[in-house]
Amino acid sequence: MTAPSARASRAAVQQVAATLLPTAHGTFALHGFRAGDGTEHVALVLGDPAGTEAGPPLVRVHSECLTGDALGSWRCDCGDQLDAALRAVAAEGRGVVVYLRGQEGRGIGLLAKVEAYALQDAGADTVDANTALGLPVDAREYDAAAAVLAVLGVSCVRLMSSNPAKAAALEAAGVEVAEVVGLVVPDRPTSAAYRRTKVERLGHLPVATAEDPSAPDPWDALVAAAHGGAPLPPAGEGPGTAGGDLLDRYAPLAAGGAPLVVAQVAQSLDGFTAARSGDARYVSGPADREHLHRLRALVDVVVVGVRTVAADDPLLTVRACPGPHPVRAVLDPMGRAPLGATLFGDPTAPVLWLVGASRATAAAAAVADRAHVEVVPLRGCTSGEDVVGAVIADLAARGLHRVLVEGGATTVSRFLAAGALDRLWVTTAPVLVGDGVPGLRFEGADLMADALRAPSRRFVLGEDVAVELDLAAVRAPAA
Ligand SMILES: Nc1nc2c(ncn2[C@@H]2O[C@H](COP(=O)(O)OP(=O)(O)OP(=O)(O)O)[C@@H](O)[C@H]2O)c(=O)[nH]1
Ligand SMILES: [Zn+2]
Repeated sequence: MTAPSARASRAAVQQVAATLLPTAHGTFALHGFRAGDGTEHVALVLGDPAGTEAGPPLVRVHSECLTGDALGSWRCDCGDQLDAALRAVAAEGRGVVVYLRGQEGRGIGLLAKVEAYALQDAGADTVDANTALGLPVDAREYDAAAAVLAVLGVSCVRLMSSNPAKAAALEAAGVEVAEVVGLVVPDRPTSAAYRRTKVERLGHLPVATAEDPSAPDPWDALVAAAHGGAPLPPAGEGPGTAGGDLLDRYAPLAAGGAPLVVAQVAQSLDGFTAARSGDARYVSGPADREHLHRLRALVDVVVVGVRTVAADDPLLTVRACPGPHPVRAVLDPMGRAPLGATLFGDPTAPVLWLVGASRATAAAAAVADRAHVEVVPLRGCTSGEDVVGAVIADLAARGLHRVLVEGGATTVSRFLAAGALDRLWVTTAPVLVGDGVPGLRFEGADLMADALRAPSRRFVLGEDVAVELDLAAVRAPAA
């Protein structure tokens, strides 16, 4: 035990300078202090923590941890606690984070902590590792923190900590702890054993954990995987959570890499995509619309038949979810597309007008003044199913390897019959049309035993049900 007088002179602090510190959590006032033993400390201050009207301010007394605070180590939860404390102060607009230097490794120093880590690698816990090095389990003193708070005019605090010994030491040094506030940190497996030891052997209160706020958003991760080949996060959240459901639904599309040809159709229970007049607004509901926009965001290019452009005048951009717009390709072998259609006048994303080679010159002249529209003469034969191979090859030649065939049902059926689809999404809406524009149609089989079956997945989208068929799984291998 050190004599109180020596302790007091070590801890006496002198304010050296003050400035502003813009951070990710806002702009704090930064106060620099030098303690009697020469150690330099800082305090980040927001608002007026000395004022008493708003009650005791939030205060964090944080022990320096170079590995956790500066290097982003997840062996301990120091960095996460510092982050959470700054966030909490910023949220209240008032409070103090006292950052105590010279407290590395609970006071044993940085390199001793590294040695202790090495012992922990071999199986010791954080307490036994310090002891095995002949060092104290916890050598920290908090008198300097109390002195810093006194200079800042703060005498009563709501302390953000899980360490009752820290609260007691501050009280002994003259700081009234009105309340101990637990911080919430991400539940990182790499620090779980350390956090448990703090509770079991150091008398800490358990620290509440939450989902990692810095973890990538599952949808952003899916888009990044689809377009850049970035790895997908583990499906740790699981189905039933918003992020887990998205990962479950779209990971096979996002992570499969290119080439990928997918199609999507929405039809009534009795198999129509529109009423007799051609009116198709709307067959399926808003959840299916969002699903369709997600499919668009995960591909390079959306393909529609010219009749869909004429009948539905679709924009084919991504609006119901965040994500990049695909290139929009209009399949029009005869070169008959209505140039007044919205997408021909909307430069949000490029439009490829896929026309038969003999129509290409006239088509190019017709859109010469539209910078976002490019005419693509289809190679080879463009009748019936033959056009499918030409479309895929022409898109691939432009680097567009991930393809969504979005409609109409005739175009989708053509890609299906040609064996070009890797995955087919069919949404069935609980509506009976009776007679109208038919949904999927292709030359079928005489016997049910010969009907096209494939591994399927089923998703409820509001009132509708989407079924995904994994056609690649049943496709005859290329000769
Ligand atoms: N010796 C040693 N020190 C560690 C270890 N992991 C983290 N530390 C140090 O522990 C100090 C932080 O102490 P913690 O016990 O995590 O938390 P606390 O400050 O006591 O309590 P809270 O206010 O709840 O954060 C920092 O100085 C770290 O450098 C370790 O395994 N061994
Ligand atoms: Zn740490």
